[in-house]
Amino acid sequence: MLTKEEVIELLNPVKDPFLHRTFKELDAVKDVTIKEEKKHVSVKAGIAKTNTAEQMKLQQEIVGILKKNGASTVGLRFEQLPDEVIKKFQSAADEEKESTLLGGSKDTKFITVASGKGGVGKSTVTVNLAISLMRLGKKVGIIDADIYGFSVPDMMGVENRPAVRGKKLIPVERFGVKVISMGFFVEDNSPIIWRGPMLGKMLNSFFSEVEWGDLDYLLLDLPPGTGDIAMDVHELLPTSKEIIVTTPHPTAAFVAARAGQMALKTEHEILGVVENMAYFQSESTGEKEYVFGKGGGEKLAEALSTKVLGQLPLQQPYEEEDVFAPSIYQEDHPIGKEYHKIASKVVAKMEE
Ligand SMILES: Nc1ncnc2c1ncn2[C@@H]1O[C@H](COP(=O)(O)OP(=O)(O)OP(=O)(O)O)[C@@H](O)[C@H]1O
Repeated sequence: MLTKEEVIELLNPVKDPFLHRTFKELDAVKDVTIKEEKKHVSVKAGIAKTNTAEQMKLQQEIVGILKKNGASTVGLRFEQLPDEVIKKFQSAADEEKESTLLGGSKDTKFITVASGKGGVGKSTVTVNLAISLMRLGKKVGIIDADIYGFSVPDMMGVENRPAVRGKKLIPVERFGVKVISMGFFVEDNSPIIWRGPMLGKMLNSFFSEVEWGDLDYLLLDLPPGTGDIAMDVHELLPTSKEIIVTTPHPTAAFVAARAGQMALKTEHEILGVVENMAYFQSESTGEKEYVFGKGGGEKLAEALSTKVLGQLPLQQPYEEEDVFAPSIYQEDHPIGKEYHKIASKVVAKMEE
């Protein structure tokens, strides 16, 4: 008849269906009792999630192993593994999943830029944050996942298209930032009609079929609102952190709160709020006018238990003769300097 040690040994290679780690690694076998005369083995095991279909399968697997090795009857009880064990292995599993998605690049950190409604400057913030991170010496990529309102290539003045190498797409590089946009795959700016499942597939290919190389940060410009894409992003990138963009208008902040709540619900940590179009400052008098209202960013940050990362006034970048990048603020532009501060805060938070 089996001994306690043999039972543990036999169950060591069994894997937890959610953490994909062995019972040995998880120290999952909590108790074994053996009744020699009845050839009965009873086992208590810890798993990540109890009462699931996966648990049923696992049960069959364990009973099978023990019966094959001499047990006549098997009693099996499952309990949940301690939270800290689940957390530790869950985040390792999440990171592994993401790195596979990017073809093995382990150190890339994801930042999703979201907003409640359109037109608040989400794409402008994504592009300028990417540029400022690059100015801080980081290797940065952008996925323009705003499938209906893709505007990143135009904002950065990107004119070429991604090249193809083997089965992979090479992202377009502009000012040292790598870019992939839905806009690259659309003829003549014609509208696209998407069905739900296609969105997820498209997003998936933006990661797995693009040769991103070694990136420190990959920024995602999400479509406004709380639709399918936002959900897909969570599925694909469980460790991504989020920035929420709003204007100071109370309604905008209220709608943005929904996007923020969604981030929290899908367990994405919120890095902070960017309040865009915060005010207009007169060049002649220096007076600030709060044309879109006041306090929206602060209110939103409070509602989401986070901080305002920065307030950006209304102003266009300087016009330049030799470089065309209509939405990129220069390093010495007041808004460029503001973005620099925001990027520094983001780096500090991401590398905490
Ligand atoms: N601080 C600012 N000052 C002046 N213009 C701005 C500012 N921020 C954004 N804009 C302009 O506002 C318009 C909308 O910005 P943007 O496209 O970034 O918004 P969005 O939230 O990404 O919109 P959508 O999701 O609908 O594409 C753009 O024309 C952009 O150039």
